[in-house]
Amino acid sequence: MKISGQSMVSFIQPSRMHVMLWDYWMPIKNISRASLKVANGHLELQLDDARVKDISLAEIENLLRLNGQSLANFPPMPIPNQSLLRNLGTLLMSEELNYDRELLRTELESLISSLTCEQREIYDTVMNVVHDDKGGIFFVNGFGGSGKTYIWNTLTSALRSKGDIVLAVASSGIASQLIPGGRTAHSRFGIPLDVNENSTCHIMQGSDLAELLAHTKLIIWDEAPMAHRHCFEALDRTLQDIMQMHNPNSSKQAFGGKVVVFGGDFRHILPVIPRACRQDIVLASLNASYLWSSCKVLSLTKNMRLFAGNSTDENKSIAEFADWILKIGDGTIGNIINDEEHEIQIDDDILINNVIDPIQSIVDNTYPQFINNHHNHEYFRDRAILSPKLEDVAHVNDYMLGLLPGSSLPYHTLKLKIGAPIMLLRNIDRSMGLCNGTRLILTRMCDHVIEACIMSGKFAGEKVLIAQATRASHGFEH
Ligand SMILES: Nc1ncnc2c1ncn2[C@@H]1O[C@H](COP(=O)(O)OP(=O)(O)OP(=O)(O)O)[C@@H](O)[C@H]1O
Repeated sequence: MKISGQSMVSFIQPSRMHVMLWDYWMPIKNISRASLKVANGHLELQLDDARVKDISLAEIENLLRLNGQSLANFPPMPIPNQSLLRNLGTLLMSEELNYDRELLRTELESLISSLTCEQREIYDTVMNVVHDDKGGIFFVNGFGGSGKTYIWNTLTSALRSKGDIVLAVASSGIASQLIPGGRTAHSRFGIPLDVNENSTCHIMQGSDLAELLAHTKLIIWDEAPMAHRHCFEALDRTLQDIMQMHNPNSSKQAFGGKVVVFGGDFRHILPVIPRACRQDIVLASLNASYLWSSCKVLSLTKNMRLFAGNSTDENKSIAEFADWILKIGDGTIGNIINDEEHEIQIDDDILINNVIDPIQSIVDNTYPQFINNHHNHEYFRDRAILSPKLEDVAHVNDYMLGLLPGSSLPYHTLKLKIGAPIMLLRNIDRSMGLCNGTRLILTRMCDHVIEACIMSGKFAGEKVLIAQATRASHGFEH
């Protein structure tokens, strides 16, 4: 591994570099301010290669340890100098306490005053249980747009503004981006990837993460129905263990006596199990777990997107569509063919008729005037074609890449062109908004790195570099 001063500077954004140096390295390691120079609008750090290597390794180790990993798990990576490492316990706690409490209090006032009656009831129920400190499990049941995230924001603001710790997680990376301070459940709790009915999380009794969990007042887990019940059960066993030192009844209480609020909608995607039948999927769901009987279900029934400043006509059409979708989800419309199939009539206004080439028709309808609009990021941000099968995704991608200007491409695994919208399928760096589901527009392709612009969310408009494992000698257009 070779890290030079040049590469360090060019890979870290100047603003982040600045924060990292002034807030962290300089006070600890006495890096003299004279070694940081501003030249041509860039920050230049003058350190010899050995020093840069030490600092970089330690920083990588700190990031890995925050995610329950270590360079020691990746031989032959060098092990950093221990004296350069930050105390993980302090890191974990400070990460969860590092909120502007004054700002949160102001936000809380406005959030609380705008809650609907049913949101307020849920908020009060959870807060009372947190104050009683006797533990409890809840499931906030609400379809998309019913205001679950709004409640998460209110709960996190209320507790964090008092200096309490709330761990907010979601089953998917993209959903975790919507909750303040959110992480994926797997990374936060060290849930094994090949989880089974006896699994526990990768958290050692007495470790810094165990200490963080012991001090946690509330755990929020969004999109819970997507995760396998073994994930919740692994966390339950782990918390019962960890909490023994703090709560003598922990082994008799779900999640060791912690307050845990799950949220989601069982009409959405349930756990994905390769080659599973319907029964396997149902049995893998949260409501098939032994934990479900202790779970109090709190329901949200109003579509809050109808109150988001749309015109009366827009609201009417959103309400009709939402109602129709809900009925499909509940299986209450259409003709029942058998246990697994319903025949549903689709209205003409959302059907594409007179189709000769289905791919061309769906692309033309979803992306009208593509040639005139493909430079517009909002045009891509507001549209997507969904398909349940990878084969169809490949056909749509092929067709749409052909519409983008640029030379034609030879057949290979990953086809990309500058200007193409892409979606990440891995959680790369959640703190930069780069997770499974993030959509970007490709802006530049180099041999080992692509540059792309994030399309939506907190980091919309930011350009990022994504490294690739192998050289794209015949795949990328330059
Ligand atoms: N009490 C409220 N007052 C004002 N706006 C609200 C309120 N509750 C929710 N909203 C707004 O309604 C919209 C939908 O709410 P939210 O995102 O919380 O729903 P959700 O159930 O989390 O949806 P999804 O499951 O699709 O993520 C958002 O724009 C949100 O800001």
